[in-house]
Amino acid sequence: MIKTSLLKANAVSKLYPGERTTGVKNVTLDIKPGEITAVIGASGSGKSTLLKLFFGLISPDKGEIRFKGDRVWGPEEKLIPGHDEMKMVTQHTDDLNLFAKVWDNVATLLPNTDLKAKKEKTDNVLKQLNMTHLATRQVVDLSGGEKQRVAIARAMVTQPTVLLLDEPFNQVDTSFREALQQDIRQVVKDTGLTVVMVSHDPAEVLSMADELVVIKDGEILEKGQPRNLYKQPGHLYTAQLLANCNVLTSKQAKLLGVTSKKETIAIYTDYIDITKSWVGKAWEVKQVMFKGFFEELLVQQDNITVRALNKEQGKYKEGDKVNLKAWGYLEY
Ligand SMILES: Nc1ncnc2c1ncn2[C@@H]1O[C@H](COP(=O)(O)OP(=O)(O)OP(=O)(O)O)[C@@H](O)[C@H]1O
Repeated sequence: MIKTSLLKANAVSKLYPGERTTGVKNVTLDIKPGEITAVIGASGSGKSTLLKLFFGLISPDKGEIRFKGDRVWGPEEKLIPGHDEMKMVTQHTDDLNLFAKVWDNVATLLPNTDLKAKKEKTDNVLKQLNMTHLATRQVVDLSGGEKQRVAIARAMVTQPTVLLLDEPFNQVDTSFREALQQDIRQVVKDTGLTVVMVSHDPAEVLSMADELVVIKDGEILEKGQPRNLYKQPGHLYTAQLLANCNVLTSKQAKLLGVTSKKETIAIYTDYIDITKSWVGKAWEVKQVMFKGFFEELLVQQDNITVRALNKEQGKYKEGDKVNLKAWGYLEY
């Protein structure tokens, strides 16, 4: 039996007119059900366009989007654009009723035919997203991050098959963001919900995604499991998106003990050992940046500046002479 995929882009292109051709080019992507697929790319790389294509908010110029084997209709073909079995949450939370309570904003998405089920489902989604304490608050009094959480609850209460998230956590502060990400991962695990999210935050996609898709100038550059893509990115663009890395010429990288025939070497800041003793020419610590549980050192030799992660806080100060050695690197 041929298995139909849940959500698929088949050679989809959507180009916007302009001096530079932008949009999405020839994208083929099969979204795995019950998983979180994260699309990461630089600003303007086409992430939101891809999500809108999946949802049917815009139509492809070429190719097609299929949901459970059926072609997803574009806005020209539907009275209300979008797909009934999918829900999309964007950075904007404009469709909330500011003067209604959080509970009512969520419950209103459900029909009045079964009031008991309506109450249960609303209470349940607020609980799943740890927002029960906000239930009786008026939306107008909520912070931007709390409003984003209400928007996610509204999307989830109708129990869509696919949840499309367009940078939905960017207004949520760090501690809540991590909690919300965990809650969504838990819902995916418990319910089999399929999530496609776009983001340019590496920490977010690395921790949340089962499958990571890297998009550059509207085209898919590579994809894979976050751990694999982080450790072995096939392209420098991916390494730079996913990690704080030093990009050096192979001649410069020699100063860190790297011998390579390739032109460009990327070294993650945590792939560098720093020692106080040196042989030959030393590196000089130019800046020590406190980052919480670690420090980032800006270290210089001649005109080359390298960033290196230091977990032994307070060990180095500006002006110190040190030796650097890369124990791992990527060649391009
Ligand atoms: N309606 C439109 N008309 C013309 N150009 C558009 C339109 N929508 C998007 N673009 C352009 O297409 C490119 C891709 O936009 P898109 O919003 O998909 O990128 P993105 O990766 O989501 O960016 P960001 O991370 O900044 O939100 C950009 O250069 C953008 O300016």
